[in-house]
Amino acid sequence: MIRFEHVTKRYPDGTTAVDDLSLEVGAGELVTLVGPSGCGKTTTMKMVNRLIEPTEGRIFMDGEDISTVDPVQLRRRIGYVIQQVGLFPHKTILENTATVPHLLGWPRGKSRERAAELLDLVGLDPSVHGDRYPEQLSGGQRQRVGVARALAADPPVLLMDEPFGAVDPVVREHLQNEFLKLQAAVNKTVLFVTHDIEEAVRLGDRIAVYGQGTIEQFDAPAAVLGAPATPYVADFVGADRGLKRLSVTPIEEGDLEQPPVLHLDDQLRTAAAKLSKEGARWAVVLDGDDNLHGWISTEQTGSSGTVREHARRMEAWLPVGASLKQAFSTMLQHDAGWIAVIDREETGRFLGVLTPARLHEALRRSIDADAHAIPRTEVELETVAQIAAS
Ligand SMILES: Nc1ncnc2c1ncn2[C@@H]1O[C@H](COP(=O)(O)OP(=O)(O)OP(=O)(O)O)[C@@H](O)[C@H]1O
Repeated sequence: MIRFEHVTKRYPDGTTAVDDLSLEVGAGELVTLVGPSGCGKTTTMKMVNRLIEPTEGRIFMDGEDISTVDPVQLRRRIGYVIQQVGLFPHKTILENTATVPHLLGWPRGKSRERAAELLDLVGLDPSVHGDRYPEQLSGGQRQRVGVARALAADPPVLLMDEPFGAVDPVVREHLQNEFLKLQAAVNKTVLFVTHDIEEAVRLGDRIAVYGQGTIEQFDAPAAVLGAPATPYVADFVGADRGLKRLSVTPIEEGDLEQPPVLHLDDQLRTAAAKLSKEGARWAVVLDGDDNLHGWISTEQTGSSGTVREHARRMEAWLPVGASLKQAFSTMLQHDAGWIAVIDREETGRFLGVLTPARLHEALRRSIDADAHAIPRTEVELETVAQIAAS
């Protein structure tokens, strides 16, 4: 979809920002460009929408040499999100989001309808936020408007330059998760610039790790973490690769343990018998549709009545496919010895529980899977204990 062929950018003062870069990004692929400040990430990105022209080499979009396309026409096919969102302060959120459709000459009603749809998609209720002005939103909300605005004309390509750089880490993680969900729905070809390896690893289908104007490694996150191509990359991804690996390894159904399961209408007598038979101290409680309700421990099964009266509501759970890192941090946050996992469709169907031991096994599975693809000597076996200690 986007192809760089031997692209070099030298600025008039002699700085070589990008040096003989060749890179191909597939349709629907999210590629993160990561590297230290000044390594040429932004220059690379701005050459795609022709805000900067290369000195040498060619860039193709959908097979077409972009130097032959009128820049204005080209930019209509490219959404652009930057850190300083650049919302118009005197326009409402809805008007800001409708900017591009408006410029494209869509009728006002259709533009506004599309803008409202997009705001909804990025998690902002248009009936609540649509008539507000940018200064009335939080930093995180403004970033979401930036994403909605970039998507408004449904461009096939999105360029994102440190879009979540200016918000605090918690909001940032939230925006990243939302963006991943959004990308699963809209499936754009995305170039995403960041200097944060963790962000690059979490979001990218592939990561391009920049050295000075060149790419040191271009590969899937697990491969970059598991087998850094050069000492520079190893240094850049850092000593806590295991921790980062947690964020790229999803919880799979096979990782889950099956604890005793009870239903709300079960008698406590039956519950106690089941727990004692299975030698368990607690059971997961499901409702009539087998959806997750909560849990009950042996201490509560001694009295009479039904499970319903004594079960505790579950405070935290995760869908299958969530990262091991989310599982680990949820366990720590709730001081929980295990975490319930439900199906992805959010119907709440209970699938099993992830325990620290199973989390550790899953981490090993991920390391072993990579070990088949890379020389064994390069594989560093890290344990949850080491990660917890780091
Ligand atoms: N207009 C310019 N004229 C001269 N040099 C420039 C110009 N723009 C950028 N540079 C230089 O080119 C190099 C690459 O800059 P670029 O902005 O692409 O880096 P970056 O990786 O995006 O950095 P950051 O993460 O700090 O934004 C830097 O050395 C920078 O100083």
